[in-house]
Amino acid sequence: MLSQPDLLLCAQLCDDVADALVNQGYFCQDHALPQTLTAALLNNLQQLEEEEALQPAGIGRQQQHQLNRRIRRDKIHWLSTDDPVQATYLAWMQALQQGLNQRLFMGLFDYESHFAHYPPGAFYARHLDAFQGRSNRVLTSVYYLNQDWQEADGGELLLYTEEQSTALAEIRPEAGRLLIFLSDRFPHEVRPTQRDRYSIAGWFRINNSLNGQIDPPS
Ligand SMILES: O=C(O)CCC(=O)C(=O)O
Ligand SMILES: [Fe+2]
Repeated sequence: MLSQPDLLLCAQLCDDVADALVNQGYFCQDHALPQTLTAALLNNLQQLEEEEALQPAGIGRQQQHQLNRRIRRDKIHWLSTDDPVQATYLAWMQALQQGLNQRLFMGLFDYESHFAHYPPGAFYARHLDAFQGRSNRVLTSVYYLNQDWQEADGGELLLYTEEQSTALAEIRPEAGRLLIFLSDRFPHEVRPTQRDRYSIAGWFRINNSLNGQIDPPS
């Protein structure tokens, strides 16, 4: 049985994420969630893959599954509270959402996330997850599930500041590492991976319909 988010650990995580967001706009930490949960998530994702329940990722919510193999080649599966393992991860992210709203008044309204599998050779070209003022994606999260990732395995996430061509941070997709960043501030890319690469990408959103705009369905 997986336990629900531990209140103390959660409060510490919320403090650390809030501080990092204020100071540098992004947060990256190892062993962010319990190791048993990380292992269960990897298991869950690999099981889904065996059941052929992963789909090629599309680009943009609007252009419904407009596939573009030149831009990204991962396969995804959206998380749901119907599955107990996925529900536990979502409970952590919900606690983080509440914690950040309390600390930073961010008005985060909901969270959507998907498992991602990058098979050898897969990548995701440089992109922004949100455009200023045009998206309700405010914060991006990436949680990595891969044990013992080596430099030769490739598949690093490179994080850039707006106009920069050299990366601000180079992040290996090591199990237990949690990355959170402001979605409209940091272009990023996933370098081609040499090994199966497993992760959960997610987005905390504000409710645009509160600003007099119609919130598009996800
Ligand atoms: O897996 C990663 O490191 C980042 C994935 C990503 O950028 C995305 O799904 O938008
Ligand atoms: Fe992204």
